Amino acid sequence: MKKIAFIGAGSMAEAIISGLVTQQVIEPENIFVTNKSNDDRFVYLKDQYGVTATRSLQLLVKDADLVVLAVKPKDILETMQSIKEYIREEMLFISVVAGVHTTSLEGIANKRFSIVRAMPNTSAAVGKSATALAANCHTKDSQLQTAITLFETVGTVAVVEETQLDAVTGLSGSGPAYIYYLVEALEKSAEKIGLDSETAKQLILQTLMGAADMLQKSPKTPAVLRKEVTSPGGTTEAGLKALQAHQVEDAFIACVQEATEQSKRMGNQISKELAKYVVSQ
Ligand SMILES: NC(=O)C1=CN([C@@H]2O[C@H](COP(=O)(O)OP(=O)(O)OC[C@H]3O[C@@H](n4cnc5c(N)ncnc54)[C@H](O)[C@@H]3O)[C@@H](O)[C@H]2O)C=CC1
Ligand SMILES: O=C(O)[C@@H]1CCC=N1
Repeated sequence: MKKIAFIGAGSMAEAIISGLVTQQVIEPENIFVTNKSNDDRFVYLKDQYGVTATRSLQLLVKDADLVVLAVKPKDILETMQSIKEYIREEMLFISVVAGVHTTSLEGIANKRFSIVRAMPNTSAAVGKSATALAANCHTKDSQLQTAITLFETVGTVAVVEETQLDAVTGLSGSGPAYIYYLVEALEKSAEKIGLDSETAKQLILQTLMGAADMLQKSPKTPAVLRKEVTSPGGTTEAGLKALQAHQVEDAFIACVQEATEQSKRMGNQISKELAKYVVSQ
């Protein structure tokens, strides 16, 4: 990979850039980034990662082997219109934009081209993203393989059908936020039971990492691992009963379903707004 162009320089772009730089996949100066108007962000990204920041779209996309689109869904029309003339057939185009279908991207650009939609999560910043990829029908196997290789530098990769990306978004795209929410709740509970915050933070983090490691390394299911912690009549049983009384399992199921539905709603809304943009050739 000789040159990667990022359109959008927000938290998702930074998470991927951070992973690429840390893993030394590409020389940092060959990572080009652009954003809408925030100059401070340019200075920060240059200082922090050594990337090349520019507002010249021609300089950004010219000779790029790979373009990563990382703007918010609401900015998709303006962004695609501004770059469509630079999209070349041999280029690999990756969109991390939640809910925006590949047909919508082709429609705005008024051309057919290879697009891989990616749904990573912000843990890409520490090389631990759970990423799902879906390729459109114009994508060559070798291009999908390039996308897989790229995202494997920042975590694990699953290849899915484009129709499954809403579910992926609801589960693992948004997933880190659910875990942070859980940790915030545990921190609040630690305060209530009289633990000092530094001690509590350390205990919570290690408990989380230990459980994650057990889930990864043990052949046992989560249910079996849970039962092994739960002595009859003991403390865990009492705690879990409180979770059941508060229907926490149902709450998590509703959370992921609602996030998935929101991804579908956003996609349908954007598809409707962009319905007049269709490839005319
Ligand atoms: N934050 C997350 O956890 C995840 C986000 N995503 C997706 O990634 C995308 C970006 O999300 P964030 O990084 O969180 O957003 P953000 O708001 O942090 O960054 C968006 C960036 O796009 C730039 N931008 C907007 N219009 C532009 C234009 N016309 N030309 C060039 N740059 C333009 C903005 O200046 C900004 O740098 C979204 O579509 C989101 O759905 C996907 C997976 C996870
Ligand atoms: O909240 C969002 O819409 C984006 C998509 C997945 C994570 N963040």
